[in-house]
Amino acid sequence: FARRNGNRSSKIPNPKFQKPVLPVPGGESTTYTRLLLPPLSPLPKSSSPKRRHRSPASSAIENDPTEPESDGEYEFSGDENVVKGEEETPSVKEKSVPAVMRSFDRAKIYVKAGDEGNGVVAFRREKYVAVGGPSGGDGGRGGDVYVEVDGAMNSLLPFRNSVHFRAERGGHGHGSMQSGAKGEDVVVKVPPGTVVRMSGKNNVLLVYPGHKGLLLPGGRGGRGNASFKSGTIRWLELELKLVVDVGIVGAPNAGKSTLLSVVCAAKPAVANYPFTTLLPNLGVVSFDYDSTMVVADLPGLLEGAHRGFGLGHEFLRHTERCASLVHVVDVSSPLPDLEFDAVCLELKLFNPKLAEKPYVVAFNKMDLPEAYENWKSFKEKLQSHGITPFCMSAVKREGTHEVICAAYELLRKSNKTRWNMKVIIYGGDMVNLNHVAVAVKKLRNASISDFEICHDSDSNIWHRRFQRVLEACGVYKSLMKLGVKEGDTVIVGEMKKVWHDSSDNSGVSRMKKMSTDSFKWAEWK
Ligand SMILES: Nc1nc2c(ncn2[C@@H]2O[C@H](COP(=O)(O)OP(=O)(O)OP(=O)(O)O)[C@@H](O)[C@H]2O)c(=O)[nH]1
Ligand SMILES: [Mg+2]
Repeated sequence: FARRNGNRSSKIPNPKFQKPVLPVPGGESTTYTRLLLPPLSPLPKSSSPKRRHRSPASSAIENDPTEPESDGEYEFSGDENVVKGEEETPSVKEKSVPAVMRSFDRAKIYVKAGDEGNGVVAFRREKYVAVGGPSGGDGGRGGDVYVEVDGAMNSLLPFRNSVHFRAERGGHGHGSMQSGAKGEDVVVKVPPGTVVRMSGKNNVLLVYPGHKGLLLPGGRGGRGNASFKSGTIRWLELELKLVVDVGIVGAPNAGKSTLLSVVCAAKPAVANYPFTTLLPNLGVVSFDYDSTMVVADLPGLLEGAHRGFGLGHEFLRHTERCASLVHVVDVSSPLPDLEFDAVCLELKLFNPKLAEKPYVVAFNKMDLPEAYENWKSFKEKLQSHGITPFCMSAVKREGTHEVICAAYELLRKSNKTRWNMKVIIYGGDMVNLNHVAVAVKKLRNASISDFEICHDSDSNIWHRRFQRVLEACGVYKSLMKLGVKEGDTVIVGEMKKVWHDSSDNSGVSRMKKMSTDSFKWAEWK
């Protein structure tokens, strides 16, 4: 209110909007924005005398709603803004991950569809035409905003520097019935596996290179400025969930990056100190032309990682979509079995589903002299729990092939189950119920009993409408007969695009099938 009236200096006591001030003996006061600092962490940014320019990307990331709000930690007593509980030891370690690492897989972007061009009011005036009538052209359409998967990208880091994406506005109309030109579209390129979130809308997961969708349509020309203005600006949250088949996890310095560098062409940094790897490294392991898998080397995990210690927790969620894990254990650590248990526990505490994933245990650095003794006891212990560990020397490239083949075998098994379990018949508005019936029959013939049929929207209205359409066409009953239960989700349409045949499940063919797909937000799920 004060700002709007230009009275910036008015001091209305409103504790909600005041930063807490610590009383300092010297009379001067210092403003702190964060209370829960770890003992030896650097000074908070706001207390630094230097004002640094912050890029919109970094500010967007700092406004991340998922982050704990620091201001909420203060308590006020009376008129003095005294912080209580100052000497209490923090129970949760504050995240101190640099912004560059946070922007690896998270970003917030501003998109604006092009405004419409204005229609023009003009009248035809020519020699011998006394009353030519109106001849004002319409304004041109504003440019649209699209999002498209770019197979060459592998992180959201480019959005650190460029956050604003604005489509061009449409040209204004002209006299003599000339319409304005259409504004140029803007295409936001994202890496495969990006989830796009828009408030009040379904999230969209973009997986396949070439997958393109319309985010915001441009303004329609000639209808006046106010008509379409409200829908043209959005802040979108992007989150990258790496499309990874196998994740390499383990304690810091265990040799994870060395293993990745040996099994594929990736060249991650390898050094003899913990936390050499700060961001996940990806590599593609190819066995033959059509058998490939994407392997990710993740930063090392420490005890307490699920509470924010170390770096690995930042990227653990990327393993949520892995089919299997390779757990690398360092032979030279004093207690390898305890280290192994600690990492397993961290995975479990982060997400119990992670601990249930199939994994391969690789005992690394077998070329070291102390390896044999440790290996014997380690192997016996794991075998007593029903796990058969592998031993290898990543540096000498011994035993690595067996490890990666075992991981591939797990991937193959899980893929088989995955595709048998979930078959999606996908389509747009083009409802062709014969396709559904044929697809369901195909599934039955292929002995795929447990399948999911998805429709384009998860709204109840759409679901009911869809059901009515099915009923009207007599397909509903036949679907029921075929075992499709109430509540199954159904996508109708060009099913041939996403017919996941379990026998042809290579990444390449999946990619080819999906590459021509596109979506509109409202139709996508
Ligand atoms: N002797 C021996 N040294 C190895 C072997 N594998 C890796 N190392 C060494 O172990 C050190 C750590 O290797 P990295 O591959 O960087 O380990 P990391 O698990 O990726 O470590 P962080 O990224 O820091 O978590 C390097 O000095 C490697 O040369 C091995 O099989 N034998
Ligand atoms: Mg590493």
